[in-house]
Amino acid sequence: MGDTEFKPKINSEAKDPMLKKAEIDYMKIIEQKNRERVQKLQAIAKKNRITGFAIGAGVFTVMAAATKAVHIRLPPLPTIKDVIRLYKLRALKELSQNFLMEPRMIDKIVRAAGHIDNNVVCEVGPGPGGITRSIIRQAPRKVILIEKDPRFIPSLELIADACRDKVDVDIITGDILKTDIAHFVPKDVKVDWNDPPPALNLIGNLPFSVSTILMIRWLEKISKQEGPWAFGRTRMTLTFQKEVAERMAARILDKQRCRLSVMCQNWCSVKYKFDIPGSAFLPKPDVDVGVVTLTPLKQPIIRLPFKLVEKVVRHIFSMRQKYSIRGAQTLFPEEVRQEMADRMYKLAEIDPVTRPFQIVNTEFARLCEAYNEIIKEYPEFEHYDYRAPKANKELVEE
Ligand SMILES: C[S@@+](CC[C@H](N)C(=O)[O-])C[C@H]1O[C@@H](n2cnc3c(N)ncnc32)[C@H](O)[C@@H]1O
Repeated sequence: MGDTEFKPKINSEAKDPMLKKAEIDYMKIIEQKNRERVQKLQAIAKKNRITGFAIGAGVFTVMAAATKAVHIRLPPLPTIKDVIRLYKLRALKELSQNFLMEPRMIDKIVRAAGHIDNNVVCEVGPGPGGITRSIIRQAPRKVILIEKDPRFIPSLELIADACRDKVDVDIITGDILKTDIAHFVPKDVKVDWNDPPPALNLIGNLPFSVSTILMIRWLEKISKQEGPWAFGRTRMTLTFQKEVAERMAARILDKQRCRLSVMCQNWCSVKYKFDIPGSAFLPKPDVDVGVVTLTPLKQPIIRLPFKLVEKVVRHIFSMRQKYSIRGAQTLFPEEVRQEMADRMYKLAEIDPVTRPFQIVNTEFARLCEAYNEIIKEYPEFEHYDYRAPKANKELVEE
């Protein structure tokens, strides 16, 4: 599609003089961008001719390799700032809307996902589409956008229109917590679990209000190889509140080490990539943001069902500063508490005075195995919960 055919959806009936000015500004931007593009192409063509003549055929291989990096050039689009103004997209606090405004940061998030050309990319909460544009420039095979707020649909359609014929874009208006991503993924993406990750990526500047609960749900799906993980070890590149991101990646003895660290690292290789200052967003959130990548492990460290692992780890961390056996005791009814916890630690060969944040995941594995042995012998303990079952809720609030 040529640039001249490109017609953005601007509300021409709007009476707001700011909009009129925005439209004029937008046309000026397009003109300027077209001029720059032509100049750039002319310069490249000239340079190629000179290089070709001067250095000869040997350079051809290098040039061919350099051009291998696939990129899609989108026709000039209004800036995200203009989109927000044109469509009057006031950020809604209840949907944790903070729009990432810095193109450099946006590209950095997408780069953190690695090579996504020819991949299927599912973006969670695309909002006005800043990250979406950057993803599309990397020439993915297909983009699946899941956005709860329907006000963003026109701005996302604008992008889908701009890359029509090049990238297949599915725009889904819905809640990520209720959307079956797998439904939109082409079946041929599937690889075996032990193969390198499939050509499927999950990317999202997640809404703070759902990021941790979503992560926990996804970990459970990973443990069962369901949803996007029915296609293999699908990678994730996600943003979290900096503090949450640090917890996810915290190693033993780190002051942020908590249940979330043990759970995330049990099923995934977690990498804290970089921080994004709050000032890069509009409106500016109260906290900074951390970008994390997660790649599911071929084998979890604790090879037991998600629910059992979650329960044992939650109890052990319930008294973070105390001896870890104190938390483990609460797994059992009061009358047998001490005896059973002692047995569990003995079976696991863990020193009862170890603090929760000093326990590595392989030791948690032994503790979970020991607990599993005990509940096989005493099935009545399995459903014992000394407090109301607040499992996932507590993990989120940690
Ligand atoms: C922090 S904003 C990020 C917007 C955009 N990706 C960016 O980086 O500028 C979070 C986005 O997620 C959307 N969102 C909030 N809750 C959601 C949910 N449950 N399911 C899908 N999207 C949601 C919001 O409407 C918003 O567009």
